[in-house]
Amino acid sequence: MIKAANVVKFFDDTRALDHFCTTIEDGSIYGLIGSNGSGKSTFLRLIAGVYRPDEGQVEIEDAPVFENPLMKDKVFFVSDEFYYFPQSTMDEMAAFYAKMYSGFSWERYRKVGGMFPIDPSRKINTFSKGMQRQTALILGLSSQAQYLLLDEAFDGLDPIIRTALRKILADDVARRGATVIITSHNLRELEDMCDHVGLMHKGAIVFERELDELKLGFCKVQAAFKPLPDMDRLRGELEILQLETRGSLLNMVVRGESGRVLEKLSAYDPLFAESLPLTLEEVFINEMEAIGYDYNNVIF
Ligand SMILES: Nc1ncnc2c1ncn2[C@@H]1O[C@H](COP(=O)(O)OP(=O)(O)OP(=O)(O)O)[C@@H](O)[C@H]1O
Repeated sequence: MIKAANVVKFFDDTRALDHFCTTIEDGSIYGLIGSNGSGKSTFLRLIAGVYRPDEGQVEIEDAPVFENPLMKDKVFFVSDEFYYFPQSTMDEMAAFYAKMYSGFSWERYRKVGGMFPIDPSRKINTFSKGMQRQTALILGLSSQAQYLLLDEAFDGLDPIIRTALRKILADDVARRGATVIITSHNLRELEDMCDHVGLMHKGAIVFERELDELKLGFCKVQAAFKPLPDMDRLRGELEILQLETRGSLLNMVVRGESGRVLEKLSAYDPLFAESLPLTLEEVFINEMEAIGYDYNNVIF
């Protein structure tokens, strides 16, 4: 388990983390989203033991991470800045990590490496930035570290590679209880990857949920009526968060599970009523409004 309790981190006058708290259970794929400068990378660096918190604690398995050599084997940080030995090739970096990580898998290295158009015997400093990012991801996934920290490592990846990598991560979680944190600016990048999502704003988590629970909390419903129902009565029965009326057609986002909402609507004799899939973004917009945040101000 990764636990951050009241973490404050300053860079000169900039408060990058402001009483940041979270608990990330083992075996989760946790998506951390937030706008530029919200503190995502700083948090990952604190978990990786790169920085010492100014206040508060960051712990893994109840032990502090900073200057704790036991964490070296457990945590792999795929940073958004790349650190490779000068003149090294990906094969040489893999040999280095194979010595550092007891679970390093050459089989995994060949499998993941083979998904990307990267020559493992070419010098990494001749790679494009995107290729260097892919190299870090290949090495991270091959380390089979218990805690894998991925700083924007999935952003902009080809959808086919994404799907394959998603399976690998899900397999690591199921097989050996690995824990993964993935940061992104974009909720859509994380929607299909994670089971938990936290939203950062100004150095703190403002919103954190398990995705299944989040999606079950709302539903989107489309229904047609002739005549339209008494909206005051309908609002009395359903917690309608968004409503759009076009002629006899109602589009609504309602709090609650879709079966129960459709059952209530059937009492109003609709011409038809159906539930529609809700994107994670729609869920976020509504959940955040409920706690007094404007999603667009926080994310953009
Ligand atoms: N090494 C540093 N020196 C000075 N300021 C820093 C340093 N690292 C981060 N900061 C500042 O701390 C704040 C949080 O930065 P951080 O990189 O953690 O945000 P982020 O959410 O990862 O942003 P991005 O999505 O743009 O990568 C920003 O105001 C940033 O300028």
